[in-house]
Amino acid sequence: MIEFEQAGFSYGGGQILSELDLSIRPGSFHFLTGPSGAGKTTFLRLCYLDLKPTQGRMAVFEQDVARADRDRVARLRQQIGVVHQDCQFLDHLSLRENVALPLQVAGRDARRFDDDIDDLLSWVGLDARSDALPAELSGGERQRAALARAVIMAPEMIVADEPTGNIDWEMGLRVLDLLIELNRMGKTILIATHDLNLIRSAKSQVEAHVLRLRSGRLQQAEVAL
Ligand SMILES: Nc1ncnc2c1ncn2[C@@H]1O[C@H](COP(=O)(O)OP(=O)(O)OP(=O)(O)O)[C@@H](O)[C@H]1O
Repeated sequence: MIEFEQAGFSYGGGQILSELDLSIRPGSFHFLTGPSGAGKTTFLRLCYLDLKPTQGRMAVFEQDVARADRDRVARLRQQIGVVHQDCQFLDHLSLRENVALPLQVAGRDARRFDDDIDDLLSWVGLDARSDALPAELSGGERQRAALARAVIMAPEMIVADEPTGNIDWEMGLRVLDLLIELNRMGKTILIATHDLNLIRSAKSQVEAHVLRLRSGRLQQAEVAL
């Protein structure tokens, strides 16, 4: 699904990521940990094709990203749902409209997906909040809405940046349960987190791999249960 071969990244100053060699297989579940500033968000941005490696090779869905033009990158990106660290909602749109936004961006008529949106909102437990504005939502509601928006295009892979960072433990487990459910449906999951308890909880339910970023390099980490 995603292959890195000796890939690296620099924003133009110092090297942020180096010598990445990794294969993220379809249907796998990965966590990414590492100290603040280690490059986790940068690594996720590579995975969801917001950035391209500045060294080495990276392939997504067997397409070499260096050779992919803008249209191809846009099509590949539709296969990857993203839950951003700060959710990134449009404040003037309702929850429902925010969830439907990727459909509009892809040029689809969101009204034809009304039933899908209803199903999705009820799956994340937000059917009663669909007309609320983002500012009226709690942290946990925002995270679940962001997850609904990430899966509205039925992506193959979901990338989540600290999806439980600003919510309490119980709500974090609820978000994790949704991600595990998606994985059981065959979706590939990649989650950046500082929360080792979250990783332990996931590892008791699914086969989760843990990657650790240290000084811009990836290590496979063991997390004691
Ligand atoms: N757009 C950018 N331009 C230049 N440097 C950047 C940019 N974004 C991030 N960086 C730098 O890249 C390094 C890695 O940042 P990144 O956000 O990927 O780390 P992180 O591990 O996600 O951190 P955190 O856990 O605090 O979110 C940091 O030194 C940061 O200052």
